[in-house]
Amino acid sequence: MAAELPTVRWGIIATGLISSWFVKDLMVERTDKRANHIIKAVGSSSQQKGTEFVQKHLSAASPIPVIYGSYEEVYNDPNVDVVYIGTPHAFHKQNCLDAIKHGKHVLCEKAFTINSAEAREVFEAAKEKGVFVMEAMWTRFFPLTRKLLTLLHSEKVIGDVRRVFCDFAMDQKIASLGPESRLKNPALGAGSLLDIGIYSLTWALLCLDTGLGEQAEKPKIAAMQTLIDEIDTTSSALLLYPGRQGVVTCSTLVKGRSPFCRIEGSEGSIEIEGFTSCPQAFTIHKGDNDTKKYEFEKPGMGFFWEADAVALDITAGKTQDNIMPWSETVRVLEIMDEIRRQGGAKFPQDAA
Ligand SMILES: NC(=O)C1=CN([C@@H]2O[C@H](COP(=O)(O)OP(=O)(O)OC[C@H]3O[C@@H](n4cnc5c(N)ncnc54)[C@H](OP(=O)(O)O)[C@@H]3O)[C@@H](O)[C@H]2O)C=CC1
Ligand SMILES: O=C1OC[C@@H](O)[C@H](O)[C@H]1O
Repeated sequence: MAAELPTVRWGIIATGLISSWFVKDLMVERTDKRANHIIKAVGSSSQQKGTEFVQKHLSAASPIPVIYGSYEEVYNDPNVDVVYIGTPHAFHKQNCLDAIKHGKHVLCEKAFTINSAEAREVFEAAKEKGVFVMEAMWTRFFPLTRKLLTLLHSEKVIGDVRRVFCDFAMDQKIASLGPESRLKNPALGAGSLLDIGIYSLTWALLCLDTGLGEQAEKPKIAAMQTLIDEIDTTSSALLLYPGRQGVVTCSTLVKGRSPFCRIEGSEGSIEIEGFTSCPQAFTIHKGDNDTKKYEFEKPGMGFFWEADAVALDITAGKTQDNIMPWSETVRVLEIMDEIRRQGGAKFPQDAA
């Protein structure tokens, strides 16, 4: 452990897929690390699941985390600084509120909440309690993403951005899933838009607009969704800004392709490759003989970059992060609320 780096102590809520990816990444050895991460506690709906999770994913952790058969015990643990929430979308609001009530800082998975009203409630509670809260939109923290945005907006490498096309498609075999699946059950927040469309939307917003949150321009939106058994399996939205447009798509019915995003400007274009949530490279095209590819290596999946940001913010006494501030989470959710209003996907949590 690097002594001069800030150290944060994590409590992990839930033992599903994303929690396993997140904890494994926190343990990855890497040269660019900016903080030390200690996983102090794991909370699960059952002690046995928690034990299996730690045996499978954290057997090399030092110290071995304490395992709790409830989330409440993690919120109560004085050795935990920050709670990571990896539950289905429908529980994020309550998990966040519970952690905040106990004075814990929070990193909560995307989509942060079901809708923008829920997010505002969480941020209000965080403001009152003075704790740090951030939506875990890990993609925004990739060095690739930061480099691309600098080239695009500060260096204007393709001139003025005119159009952005971004897609996230993966065949989630929805028809074969049971109602207990978070990808199938509307009561758990299922649907293409909140699960994967949020990434396509994020790329479009970042590439079409330099502002975040309240500083961002509000585009006009035209949207459609395909619903199967009440959940959206395909969502498409047009974002209209003065002089520029975004085309944002996602589907849980088909396998997508890389490059997943194309940005067109007055002096060239850029294609981004990899997975929409987890980009690997981008290429700038300025003419037939003028292309430049930027490739980015990483030792794990890339969750450590958002975790480092959380650690540095908490150490600095901040309650919000500059890359993913509260108003940006609310902006993205407001746009998704509008896409669902036009497209038809509803959740029990939405006002009538
Ligand atoms: N950033 C990324 O790349 C990814 C992000 N995600 C996000 O992570 C979150 C969780 O997704 P994922 O890990 O795939 O989900 P999983 O279904 O794999 O795991 C969810 C976990 O939440 C807990 N849970 C509590 N109540 C319920 C309930 N009623 N039904 C199901 N699970 C419950 C369970 O843990 P326990 O029993 O231990 O309490 C369960 O294992 C979502 O917000 C999703 O969007 C998901 C995948 C990738
Ligand atoms: O965030 C995500 O990205 C990758 C997908 O596998 C997953 O369903 C989604 O939650």
